[in-house]
Amino acid sequence: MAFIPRAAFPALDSLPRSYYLGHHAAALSKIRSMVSQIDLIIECRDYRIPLTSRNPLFEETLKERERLVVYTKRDLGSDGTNGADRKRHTLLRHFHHPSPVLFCDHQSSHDIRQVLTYIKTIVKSRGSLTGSHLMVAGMPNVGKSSLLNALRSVSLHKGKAARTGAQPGITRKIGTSVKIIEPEDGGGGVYLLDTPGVFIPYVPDAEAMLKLALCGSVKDNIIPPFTLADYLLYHVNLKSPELYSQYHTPTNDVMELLDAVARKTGRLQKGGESDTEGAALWMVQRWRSGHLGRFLLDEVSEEALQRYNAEAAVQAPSSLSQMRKAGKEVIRNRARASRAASLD
Ligand SMILES: Nc1nc2c(ncn2[C@@H]2O[C@H](COP(=O)(O)OP(=O)(O)OP(=O)(O)O)[C@@H](O)[C@H]2O)c(=O)[nH]1
Repeated sequence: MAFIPRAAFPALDSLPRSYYLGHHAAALSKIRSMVSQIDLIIECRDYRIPLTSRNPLFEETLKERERLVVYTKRDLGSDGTNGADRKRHTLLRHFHHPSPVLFCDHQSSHDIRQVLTYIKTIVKSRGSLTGSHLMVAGMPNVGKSSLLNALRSVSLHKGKAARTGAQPGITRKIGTSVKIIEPEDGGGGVYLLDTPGVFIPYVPDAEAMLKLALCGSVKDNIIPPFTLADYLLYHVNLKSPELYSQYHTPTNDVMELLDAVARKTGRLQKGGESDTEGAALWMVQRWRSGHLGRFLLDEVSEEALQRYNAEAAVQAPSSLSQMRKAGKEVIRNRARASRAASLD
């Protein structure tokens, strides 16, 4: 019988919906206090989740400033079908209008040069003699520090200035600006400020939380690995079960697949039992590094973007204040829990 993938993922209402940490709140308030001195904001968004990675807090904080949207990790969302990519890019450019949009793989000097060219055009039109100050902002682990390093490397041939890593929260504090373009034609240089990733205070739906976790915006201990692997399997099956054909025949049963993956990759516990949790984390890592299909988790079509805009217009004002309240409550509860633990 022909294999039929699941058409929808079950609603998991018990999943955590927050990952708003103290350093996120601190970073946001620092960003707010500095934003008026910034000439251009580079907002990074994960290419695999263009809609889900929108943080309403940034919309509110950055709305007065000129913004360039850079979709990072382009290489992980594109299967190389040029026509499909072009169509998607046109839709996303339209979606963000009037903010310009670029799509970027941090290892592609072509992509990085495009960002540099855009920055130079903006800077030139302003003609500042003292230099231009830019800030990079976005969700955790989206690739902000990698972008800063790549801009500096392509433009100035200099080594890493910011620490990067596969888990969220590597950048914890706002440091000092880093030069990315030398002064030219009597103008000042261009300096870029890295900022820590800021998560959404409260994620309204459980599937959005799964997407954010799969893309690495929250630490891997927040969502159970089996749930994350199951959600990944749901997407991979919609794309093509061929992607895991070396481990198993097409299946909707994640435990069956994880057992096979564990055995075939030698992930065994004492007594020969398969380490299915280890296999789940490994599968997720494989997808994150582009080895289990390169595709988006959000649907990007004209209809999907219209639906998204309509929903955002209805929800915006109340949901933002609810989010802020929920975020503060999360931080308060965490502080209470850690005080209680210290008394035990
Ligand atoms: N494949 C691919 N990986 C990328 C790209 N950009 C960043 N990464 C990887 O994504 C991970 C996170 O990158 P960072 O630059 O540390 O992310 P960040 O946004 O600064 O993270 P925070 O410290 O949480 O704010 C690292 O493992 C990078 O190597 C990209 O364009 N393509």
